[in-house]
Amino acid sequence: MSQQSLQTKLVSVVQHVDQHGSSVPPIYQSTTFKIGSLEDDASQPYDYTRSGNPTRTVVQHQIGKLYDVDAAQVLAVSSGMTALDVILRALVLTNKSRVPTIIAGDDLYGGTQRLLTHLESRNHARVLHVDTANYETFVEVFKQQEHVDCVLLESPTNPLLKVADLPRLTHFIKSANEACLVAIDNTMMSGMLCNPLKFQCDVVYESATKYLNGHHDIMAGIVVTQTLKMAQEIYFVINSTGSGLSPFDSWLLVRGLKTLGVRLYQQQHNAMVLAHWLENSCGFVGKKGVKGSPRTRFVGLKSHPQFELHKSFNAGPGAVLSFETGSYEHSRRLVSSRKIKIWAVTVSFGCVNSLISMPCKMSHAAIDPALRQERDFPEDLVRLCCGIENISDLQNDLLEAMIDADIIELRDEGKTIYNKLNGHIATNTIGQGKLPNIYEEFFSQDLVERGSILTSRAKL
Ligand SMILES: Cc1ncc(COP(=O)(O)O)c(C=O)c1O
Ligand SMILES: N[C@@H](CCSC[C@H](N)C(=O)O)C(=O)O
Repeated sequence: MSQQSLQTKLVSVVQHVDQHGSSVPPIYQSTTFKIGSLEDDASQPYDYTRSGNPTRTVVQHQIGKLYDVDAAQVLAVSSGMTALDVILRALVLTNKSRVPTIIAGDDLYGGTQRLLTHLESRNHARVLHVDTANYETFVEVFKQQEHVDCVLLESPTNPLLKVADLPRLTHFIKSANEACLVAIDNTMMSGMLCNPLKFQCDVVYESATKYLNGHHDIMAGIVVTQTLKMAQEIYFVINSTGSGLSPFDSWLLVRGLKTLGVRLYQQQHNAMVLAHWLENSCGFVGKKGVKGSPRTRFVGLKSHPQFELHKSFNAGPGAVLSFETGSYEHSRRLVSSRKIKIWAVTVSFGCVNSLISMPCKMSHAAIDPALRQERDFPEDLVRLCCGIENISDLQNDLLEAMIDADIIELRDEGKTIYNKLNGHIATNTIGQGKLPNIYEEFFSQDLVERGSILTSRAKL
């Protein structure tokens, strides 16, 4: 029999046993579980929800399918940051003889940067930040260290969309030092689009608050380990501190996972069309001679400097893109525009609703402005996190807001767009229902020829 696809596997939840045969696993909203007899105590799977809960077990099973591992290697915790915290506490901050050295990227999510800075300020860790999108630089820095205890990778990065060559980096790290822990934050891709456990990474985590749940009604994190031993060490910290995911949030996450495939499909479709439209029709493409990446940043665009690299180990581009308007004030006006009706001005991504934000004021405000400047983090960066709405509605909403923010002007009865900031003139393609070539090339081949891009992982 042919192997089931991930989409199918996540829709069905067959693992629970219920006395009434309920189709949906019930929520075990119970702190305690009765023991049959004192003699049986040790063999009972549950006694207290901090230690374990049947609904949490169900979600761990579903995530096990997503990452193709045994459920015992999956841990569901209360947030994405908790996931990183328990990984570090269990596997990195344990060495009594020396302060561990951690190498991390230089375009990290603001909260990750904040936690690492905090650990460093208390002398719990020595943290080095490197541009992980530059393999040679990374190797050089790594080799210069007497010891490296952990490498924390993220790809593509949030919000600059820089791509780290995860298979090559993990291969190098493990060949250089088998004992160095390689941890990957896979939130921007989700297990549906990338499975880093297939290329020598020790532990993967995700903020399940994002794509996995997809509805912005819970905070959750998942940790998936390469070995059972690592999972047991992390479980010790979770049980000791009480950071496991609550029964209700576990239940919601199981429900959210059922639609991960279809949500991601529509979200990526929207992101692909929007990125193309922004780059070609609104003129936010990088000017020649301007330092850095193109102004419309999206790993699904061929103009992205690491388009091919990303495609080589991921099954899709995700749904987060960013662009610079050219001035902080115009970006501020855009995000504050009263004309925005569909795009919600909020942090986060991966939700069914489309979101617009200014990272320097919102998600990445925790990073010192001086450090942002040092890292070429554009203060006028606008981040778009595409939801599942109709693409023409999303385009029209953004267009109205860009006109209101004095960024673009519609001419010839709306037929052309004039970019007031750089003089670019383009045909207004909104609502024509024609997908850009890039979409056809990137998606259709995979969708039509391979069955589904979302169910097949990149061949590693
Ligand atoms: C890439 C990335 N990793 C981790 C986190 C932390 O997740 P959470 O908010 O669920 O703690 C976030 C966002 O919050 C994120 O964007
Ligand atoms: N105030 C929060 C900001 C959360 S940002 C959430 C998400 N990762 C994103 O990138 O939008 C904080 O201080 O952490």
